[in-house]
Amino acid sequence: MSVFDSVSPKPPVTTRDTPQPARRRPPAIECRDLYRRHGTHVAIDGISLTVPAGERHGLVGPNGAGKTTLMRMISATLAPHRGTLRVLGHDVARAPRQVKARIGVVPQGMTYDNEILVRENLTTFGRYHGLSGRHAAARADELLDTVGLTAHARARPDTLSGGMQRRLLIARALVNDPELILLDEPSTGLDVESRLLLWELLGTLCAGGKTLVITTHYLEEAERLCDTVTVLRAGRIRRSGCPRRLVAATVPPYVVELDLARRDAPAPAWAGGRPSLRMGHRLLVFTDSPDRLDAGAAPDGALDGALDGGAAVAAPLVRPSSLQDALQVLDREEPPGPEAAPPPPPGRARRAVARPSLRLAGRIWWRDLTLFRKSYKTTIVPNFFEPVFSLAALGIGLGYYVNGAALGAPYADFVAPGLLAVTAMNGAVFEVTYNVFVRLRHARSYDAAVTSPVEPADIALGELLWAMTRCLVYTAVYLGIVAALGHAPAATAALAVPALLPLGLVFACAGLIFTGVVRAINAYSYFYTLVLTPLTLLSGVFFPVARLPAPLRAFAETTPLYHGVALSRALVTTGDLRAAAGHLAWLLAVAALLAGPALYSLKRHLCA
Ligand SMILES: Nc1ncnc2c1ncn2[C@@H]1O[C@H](COP(=O)(O)OP(=O)(O)OP(=O)(O)O)[C@@H](O)[C@H]1O
Repeated sequence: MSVFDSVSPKPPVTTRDTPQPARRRPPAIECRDLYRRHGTHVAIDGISLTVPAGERHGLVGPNGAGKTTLMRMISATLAPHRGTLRVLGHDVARAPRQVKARIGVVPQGMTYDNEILVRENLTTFGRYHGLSGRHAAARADELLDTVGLTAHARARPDTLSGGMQRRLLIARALVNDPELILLDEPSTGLDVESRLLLWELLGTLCAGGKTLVITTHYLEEAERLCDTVTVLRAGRIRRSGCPRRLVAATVPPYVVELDLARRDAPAPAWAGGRPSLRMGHRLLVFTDSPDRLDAGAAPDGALDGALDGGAAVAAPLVRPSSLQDALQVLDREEPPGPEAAPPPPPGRARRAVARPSLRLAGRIWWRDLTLFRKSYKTTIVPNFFEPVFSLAALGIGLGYYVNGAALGAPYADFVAPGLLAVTAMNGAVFEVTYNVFVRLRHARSYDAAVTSPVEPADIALGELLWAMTRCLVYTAVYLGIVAALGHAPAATAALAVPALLPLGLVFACAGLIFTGVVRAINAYSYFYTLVLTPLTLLSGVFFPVARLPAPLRAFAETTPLYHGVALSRALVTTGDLRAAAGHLAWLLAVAALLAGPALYSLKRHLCA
């Protein structure tokens, strides 16, 4: 039964005053003098904060106060420029994976993976956290039930309503049964009923000993949910404390709220001497006891009768003072400081560069496989049939008119291994260009992954592995077709499939580096038109490069595709293993050079 299926008749249980044995644990978050800028803008300016384990901690403040930036630093997805940060006992700069394994993050943006279905979002995330396929599936079903999305398990996330999408993010944050849950404006977009039930769910989680950190613009929510509230403004902490105590220390317990007829209408006589706050047409008059107001507390006219000359347009509202009232009073007493930020300290963001993990890269590979199973027809058709058509038209058709004796082999036998190398290149490169670009910039599929122990280098390695898989499958199938047509005469032909993997890797690395740099998808037309097409035409696929003018020939012989084509021809047509070894060594050396930059190509986007 989902907590979102029915409204509880009672308001959410508040455990603020209940004993919290978890407080004996070390603090969930400890930061000292944290500082972070975006460009020259200082977003977090020397924050020191301790959140005890088991606490419900609220971060509030106006737009741009730095709440999300702070949450991202705590979740180990954004590095501070200065200061120390420990989460659940780990130094975040040194052990980001360990931190991410024990926390759950509900981000402000809708960062679900829109290329896969609702349930797959949860199973995939479970796999990122190291769950087996069976456990991830069971956990996904349990959480879908908890957040009331079982009926939508097979929907695409972007077809869900805004509130349902938010519930999906909440479910995802719980996949690893986290000890600390960071929720960045979790109730935005939820209807009243869902919000109440979210509060109830959070109350249940906290009663189970989990620590919650919540940012919100709804101060009523912060007051109701949180043991402690920290008020941020311009990247600094302005206040911190128990909401009730903050209110009690700042304003009298009751407030009379008046809607004035005019902004400049005078305050009523009975308000004289009492603390008050004017906001446009609204006047708040604070009082220790509404009964002691001169005009009495009767809501239906006594007070507005007492207003000077009918200054109020509606009956006044008498209510207990709230956190919002207290913060507004404090803001008036202490206006914002000057806008100019202090000059940023020198230095780069501090964060250990996590080495890629083959196990986690394998999870990214598995996610790509999940997606491929749905769309393999549209993916396979161009990659398989383009070289086959080229072989039929150029190798067999045009080849009839070409003098094979000058090439040392029938023209189809000459072209077929060249097209095999082009197949290896294209099979690898498409994946890391268009597909990764869309996941990085549009589908934002990786934003979720990096809130799990998966790091950007794991994603890059996973995508390279997937590109290699495609390269292997496409070359194997194409070689099978070529052999069946009798155009692979050498006994060593089958070796071409694994031998061409380094060629695929070279182009996959180059494509990934390019993807890390480009800003618009149109830029790939340069990559394809000005790099891949000339390479295909000039690297010896259709004629020996010896026929090219000397400077062009010298250039062609340095390209990876030239070595790939020569390698393929040596294995598929001539059986010259010695020549093949030389070209293979060349390709391996280039792949080794490009691997490092390729693995860290996505870091700038996913950690900024
Ligand atoms: N990636 C970024 N690049 C440049 N500036 C950024 C980036 N992220 C945040 N900022 C800036 O840093 C400041 C703090 O932003 P942040 O998102 O942390 O505030 P916030 O308190 O979460 O705001 P909101 O309540 O609107 O979500 C803002 O001025 C914002 O424009």
